[in-house]
Amino acid sequence: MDLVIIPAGLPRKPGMTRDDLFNKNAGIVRSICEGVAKSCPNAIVNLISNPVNSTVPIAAEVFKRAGTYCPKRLLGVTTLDVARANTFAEVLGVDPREVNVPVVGGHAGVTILPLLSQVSPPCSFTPDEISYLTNRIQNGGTEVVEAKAGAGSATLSMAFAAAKFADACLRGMRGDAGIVECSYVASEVTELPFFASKVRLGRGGAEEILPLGPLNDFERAGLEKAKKELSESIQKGVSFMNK
Ligand SMILES: NC(=O)C1=CN([C@@H]2O[C@H](COP(=O)(O)OP(=O)(O)OC[C@H]3O[C@@H](n4cnc5c(N)ncnc54)[C@H](O)[C@@H]3O)[C@@H](O)[C@H]2O)C=CC1
Ligand SMILES: O=C([O-])CC(=O)C(=O)O
Repeated sequence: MDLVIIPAGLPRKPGMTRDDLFNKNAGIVRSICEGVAKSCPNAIVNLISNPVNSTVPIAAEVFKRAGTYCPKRLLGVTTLDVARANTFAEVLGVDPREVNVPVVGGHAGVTILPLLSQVSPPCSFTPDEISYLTNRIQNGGTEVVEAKAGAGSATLSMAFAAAKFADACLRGMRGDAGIVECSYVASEVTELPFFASKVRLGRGGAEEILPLGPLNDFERAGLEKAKKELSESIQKGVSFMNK
């Protein structure tokens, strides 16, 4: 079984949203996925190129047309959102390696929804901490793009996150048990066709999509906002392929 990692594409410059990369990166992802469908049709694909919320639906359409689509084998990489959430949750006074904040939804702005109520080890944040952390996690990528001032985006931390996620996929593929990571995948967790949530990785890719678990009022409101934007981004990807 092959694992293909796709990080190709333009990064943002200050002032751009991830969606502003669509016009360039949609075509790049389409042609790379056409190559994957021809050369290694059974590969598990980790898709990093932004805007992930739209490029994953594009990849799905390419694979459907090629007759090679298997939803379990297409995984959008959102690991960096979890890495940031775990790091910013340092207010817990715990090593980020010991913290786990599930981050669901998608990979852009309000679609990045950290479930701080489910943090492990368990902790109750104040409303101010929740608001600060949510904002910081949702805008972590933008923070880096602004700091790099035109020299690109979070290339290095993405390399860390991509390696971590690929390693988890490989461990699942060789049959290790209990490998769970957040990822943006074809999903029935909400009414949307794609959604990021905890996924159990196994020999065939995303073997099981885990439910969101209990959300508090703040997270439920965030989920509604996330779904609205995600729905538009998914539709944009599908429409690109139907042009
Ligand atoms: N999913 C995530 O969490 C993250 C996603 N990204 C995204 O990853 C992508 C790459 O970002 P960086 O590595 O920072 O950019 P970069 O500019 O350092 O690297 C991009 C690479 O893509 C290659 N490339 C461009 N067009 C290509 C094509 N048609 N075929 C094959 N390769 C091509 C370039 O040669 C370059 O090596 C961007 O779209 C960025 O927004 C970046 C960080 C986090
Ligand atoms: O923000 C960007 O453009 C790159 C990215 O996806 C991230 O760092 O999360």
